[in-house]
Amino acid sequence: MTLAEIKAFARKAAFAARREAFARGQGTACARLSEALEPFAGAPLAGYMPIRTEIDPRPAMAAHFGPVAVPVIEGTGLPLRFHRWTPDCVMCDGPFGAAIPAEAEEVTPRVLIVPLLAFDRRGFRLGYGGGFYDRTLEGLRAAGPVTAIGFAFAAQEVEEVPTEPTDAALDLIVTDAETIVPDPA
Ligand SMILES: Nc1nc2c(c(=O)[nH]1)N(C=O)[C@@H](CNc1ccc(C(=O)N[C@@H](CCC(=O)O)C(=O)O)cc1)CN2
Ligand SMILES: Nc1ncnc2c1ncn2[C@@H]1O[C@H](COP(=O)(O)OP(=O)(O)OP(=O)(O)O)[C@@H](O)[C@H]1O
Repeated sequence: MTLAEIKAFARKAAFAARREAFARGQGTACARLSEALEPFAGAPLAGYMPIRTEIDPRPAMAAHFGPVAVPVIEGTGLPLRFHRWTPDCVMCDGPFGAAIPAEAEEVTPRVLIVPLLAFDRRGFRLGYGGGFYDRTLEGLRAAGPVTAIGFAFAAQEVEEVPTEPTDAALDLIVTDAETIVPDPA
């Protein structure tokens, strides 16, 4: 199997695990996320509008003190941009089914809540396969410190996510069960 095939296979299993966890509900995950975001009060935050069976970070986004933004796809092979979001802002349809703010006010995030399909304790994640967050984190980290917080159901943990050199690692993972400080070793 090629790495692309291994990742595709892992995505299928991860979708199934996430679907089951989603049906059970997300418990106190968002309170734990808000706690993890406390040190970043005042800093620009990137969240996301949940699609499919992604865990919902919006309560923590709404509670954040400071500007909050959501990802906007510019094109295949390009990093994500982030546009200012508020709980009551007007949204419109973006590419790939995630809603984006109707008004485009660019924000450069210092901390990001990162959606994922699967994660491991090293801090690696599997996304939908666009490489969007990998490219985005690479670009942001080249410009200064950023903190990437993976947000997921505990059931999305795997022993080892299949990785390649361009995969950007997470700095913290928050689940409905615990907050994990990744151990890259
Ligand atoms: N909530 C949320 N918003 C997000 C992301 C995300 O992962 N979650 N993204 C993070 O990147 C970007 C959207 N990326 C996406 C990339 C692919 C697919 C998708 O459905 N892909 C199809 C295959 C498409 C194809 O290959 O033609 C699929 O998986 O079936 C969805 C979102 C920006 N916004
Ligand atoms: N920084 C980068 N520069 C060039 N190519 C990249 C970069 N990051 C990822 N890629 C390429 O993008 C493709 C998709 O990457 P990958 O399978 O890791 O996506 P993903 O992390 O699952 O998706 P996403 O980050 O959008 O949620 C791969 O072919 C990968 O090599």
